[in-house]
Amino acid sequence: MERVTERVMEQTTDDDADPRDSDLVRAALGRPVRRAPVWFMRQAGRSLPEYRALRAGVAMLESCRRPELVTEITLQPVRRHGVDAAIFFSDIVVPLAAVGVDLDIVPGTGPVVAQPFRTRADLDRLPELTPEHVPDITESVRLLVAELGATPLIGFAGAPFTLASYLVEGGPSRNHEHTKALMHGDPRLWSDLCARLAQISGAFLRVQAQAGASVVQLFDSWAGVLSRADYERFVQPHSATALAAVADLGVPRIHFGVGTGELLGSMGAAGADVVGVDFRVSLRDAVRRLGPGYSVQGNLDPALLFAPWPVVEQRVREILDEGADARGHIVNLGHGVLPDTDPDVLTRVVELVHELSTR
Ligand SMILES: Cc1c2[nH]c(c1CCC(=O)O)Cc1[nH]c(c(CCC(=O)O)c1C)Cc1[nH]c(c(CCC(=O)O)c1C)Cc1[nH]c(c(C)c1CCC(=O)O)C2
Repeated sequence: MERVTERVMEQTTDDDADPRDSDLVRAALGRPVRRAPVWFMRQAGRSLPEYRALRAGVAMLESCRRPELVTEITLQPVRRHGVDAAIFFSDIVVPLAAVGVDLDIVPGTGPVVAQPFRTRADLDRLPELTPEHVPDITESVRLLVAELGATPLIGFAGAPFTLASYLVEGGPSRNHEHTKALMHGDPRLWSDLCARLAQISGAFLRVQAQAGASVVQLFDSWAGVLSRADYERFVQPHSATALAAVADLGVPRIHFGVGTGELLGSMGAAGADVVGVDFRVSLRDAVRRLGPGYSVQGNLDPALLFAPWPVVEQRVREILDEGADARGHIVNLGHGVLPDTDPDVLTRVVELVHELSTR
C-alpha cells in the first residue's frame, strides 16, 4: 500500500465544498488526492431496494425525464454507500428518444428500436440534439448539483458506436452483424450516421456539463467487439468529436468500454483524461499500454462481489496497488453493478478503499 499513500496528500478543509476540487476530479487530472475516489457504474439502479420502490409503476424512459425522480434516484447510492461521485440517473438512449427516435427500454432486455436504421433515408429520423430537446435534463442536473454540494456529479452519454449498434441492430446484439455489415458495406453512410450520433452525444454531455456536472463519461460499452484497425478507422474519430464537444468546459473526460484491452491506447487518444479498464486487463498492463498521460478507472470484476468477503478484500487491495502505477486512479468496477448484487458489499468496498488509501 506504500505507493498508494504516497499519492495521498494532507486532508484540507478549506475548499471542500467545491466538487471541482474533489478527489474524483483530482484523480482524473492526475493531481494528488486525499484518498482514492471510488464509485460504481450502475450504482443507481436495480441492486437497491429503495430504487425499486421508487420506480414501481414508472417506465424506465419516463423515469429519466422526471427531475424529482432523477434527483432522488441519483442521490440514493451516494447516501447509502458514501461513494465519491454521483452518476446522473439516465440512459444512453435518452437523447435518441428526445430527438424523436421511436424506442423503448424493455425490462430485462434493454433498448429496443421500433424501426432499425439501415438506409440513408433513416438519417432523416435522427435530427441534431439541441438543449431545447432536453430542458428536464438541465433542470435535473441543477437540482442535483445543489443537493450534492462537494460531491461531484458525473454526466454521461453513449458513444457513437454503441448507440449506432442499438439503432442498426434494433436492440441488444451478440454479434453486431448488421452494424458491421453497414460499417464495411457502406462506409459513407456509416460515417454520416456516426457523425450525427457524435453531435447528439457531444450535445448531451455539454448540456450536463453546462448545468453543473463536474466530470463526464462516454460509454462505448460494445467497442470491444472491434479490431483495433476498425476501431481507429470507423469509430475513434466520432468518439473524438463527442469528447471534443466539452473540451472548452474544462470537465475531465472518462472514456469507457468493455473488452477493450486492445483499444485502450486508441480510446485514450480520442481525447480522454481517464480510460476505463474492465476486469480482463490488469491496471498495471493498462497503464503500460496507455502511457503516462492518462488516469485509469476500474477494474473490480462485478461478479467477484458475489464471492466471500476475504476474496473481495484481497482483490481491492491488489487493484489499489496496481492503480498506483497510474498518474491517477478512480476505483470502480470493470463494468456495471449486477442487479442481484448485495448492496452491503458495495458499501464495504467503499469503506475499505477509503480506509486503505487514507493516510
Ligand atoms: C449499454 C448501456 C445502456 N445504458 C447504459 C449503458 C452503458 C453502460 C453499460 O455498459 O452498462 C448506461 C446507463 N444506464 C443507466 C445508467 C444510470 C446511472 C448508473 O450507472 O447508475 C447508466 C450510466 C440506468 C439504467 N438503464 C437501464 C436500467 C434498468 C432499468 C430498470 O430498472 O428496469 C437502469 C437502471 C436499462 C438498460 N439500458 C441499457 C441496458 C443494456 C439496460 C439493461 C436492460 C435490463 O437488463 O433490464 C443500455
